[in-house]
Amino acid sequence: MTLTLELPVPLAPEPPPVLELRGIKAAYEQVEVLHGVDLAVPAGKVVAVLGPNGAGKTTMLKVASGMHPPTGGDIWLAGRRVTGASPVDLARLGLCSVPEGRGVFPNLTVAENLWMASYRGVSKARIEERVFPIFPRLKERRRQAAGTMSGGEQQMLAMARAIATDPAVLLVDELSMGLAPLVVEQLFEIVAQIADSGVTVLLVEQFAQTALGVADLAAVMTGGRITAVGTPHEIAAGLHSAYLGGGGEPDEPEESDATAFTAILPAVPPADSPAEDPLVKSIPPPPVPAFATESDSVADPAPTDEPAAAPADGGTPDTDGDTRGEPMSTNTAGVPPTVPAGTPLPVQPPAPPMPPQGDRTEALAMDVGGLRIKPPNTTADTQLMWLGVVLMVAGIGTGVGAYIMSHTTTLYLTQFDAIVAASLGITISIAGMALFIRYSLSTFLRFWLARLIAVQQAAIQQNTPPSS
Ligand SMILES: Nc1ncnc2c1ncn2[C@@H]1O[C@H](COP(=O)(O)OP(=O)(O)OP(=O)(O)O)[C@@H](O)[C@H]1O
Repeated sequence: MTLTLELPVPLAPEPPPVLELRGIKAAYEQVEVLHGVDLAVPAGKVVAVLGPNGAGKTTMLKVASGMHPPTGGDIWLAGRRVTGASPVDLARLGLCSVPEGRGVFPNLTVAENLWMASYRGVSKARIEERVFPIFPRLKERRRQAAGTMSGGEQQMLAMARAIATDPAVLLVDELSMGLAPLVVEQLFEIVAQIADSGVTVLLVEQFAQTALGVADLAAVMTGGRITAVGTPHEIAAGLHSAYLGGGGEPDEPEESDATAFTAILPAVPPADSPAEDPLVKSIPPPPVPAFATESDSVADPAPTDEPAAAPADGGTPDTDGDTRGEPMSTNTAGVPPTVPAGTPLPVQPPAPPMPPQGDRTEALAMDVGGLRIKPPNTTADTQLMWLGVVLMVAGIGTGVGAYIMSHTTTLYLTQFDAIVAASLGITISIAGMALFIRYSLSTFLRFWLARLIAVQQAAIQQNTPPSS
């Protein structure tokens, strides 16, 4: 007889935090906007910070990425205290960010934007090798000026540039900004893919639905503080409870930081609902909608028949035992109830329609001293540069050929013919050289100018004096 021992299944230990914010305070001018933010981001996890407009999410990321000086508290990265380190130093330590508003260089091509990351010591070939399998769309468009791409493609480029150098930690600010729900869903799928490759991701979002779908952990930020931390289930349920009153009558909203926003959720079926319930099976879990300010929901009361963005449980398949992408359960913990039941759902603002390609190029044109400067047609630039090389080679070949023939086969080429052929060769090669210099120089200058601007911007941000 065999005796089988039932050993207790050990709980998977939570990985240590790779990024930690401890009591972070920050201010603009004399106004403090972060009042002691504590947040631990465990290695290899996706942490979503949700919150209303003006809660301080972007400022928190700016502080974490070295772009805004904290006035108090400490930042720890992989066990090292990095408070006050510059964005470039943090990037060298493996922390990169995708800033709000994308920050791509509109006049540079996709490839040139990616190569901007090469000054961190990674070769261009390595960057493309890493980025293009994740973003095949960017490979197709590598010679297109970034400013002529769609908003979603520009956001992809910003993300691609951030992961180009194999970061350990990626900070992502408002991925959904100004984008259609379907595009947002695709971008979050890419975030999940990046996370699956081992990168730790801290993302801030105003729109909760898709962010919670890819997150392992979530936090709510209101009024410059982290007010709730938990699994996506718990946070969604907290928000849900805020909307439904948490199983009882909602308390009278207090004049607190938490009342600065209204967290609005439709009913979310609990994760432990009986699976055999045909209704549970037939009704897909509704999406978790966005945060909105009171004024937002008043200003935009229309019920939506917009295409729904990714469902809350539409994240990556849960193969690693984490909570990413699992359906949300109900729970009354979390955010205090502040929203009157029946408040209409907010609608994610529709993405502005993209102008056709020609209009986008026109939109990028600048008036400089009455001169209209359009972004370069990079494909034509490259073709003309190579034409210059071909002409140079052909011209030199003609000249050298004429010289050789005039000295070896006087039968075929008279001295006069040789002089004519050599002159023609020299003229062709000079024209080729001019073309080459003109078009390679413009590409070279555009690229280095943009790089200079990027480095200067980082230096300016770093040198901004603390506001306290
Ligand atoms: N450059 C700045 N100068 C002065 N005040 C600023 C600046 N940037 C942000 N603030 C203020 O700091 C507070 C927090 O702003 P922040 O952008 O961090 O919030 P957020 O949660 O990211 O909001 P949103 O979701 O709208 O981007 C706001 O009150 C904002 O007005």
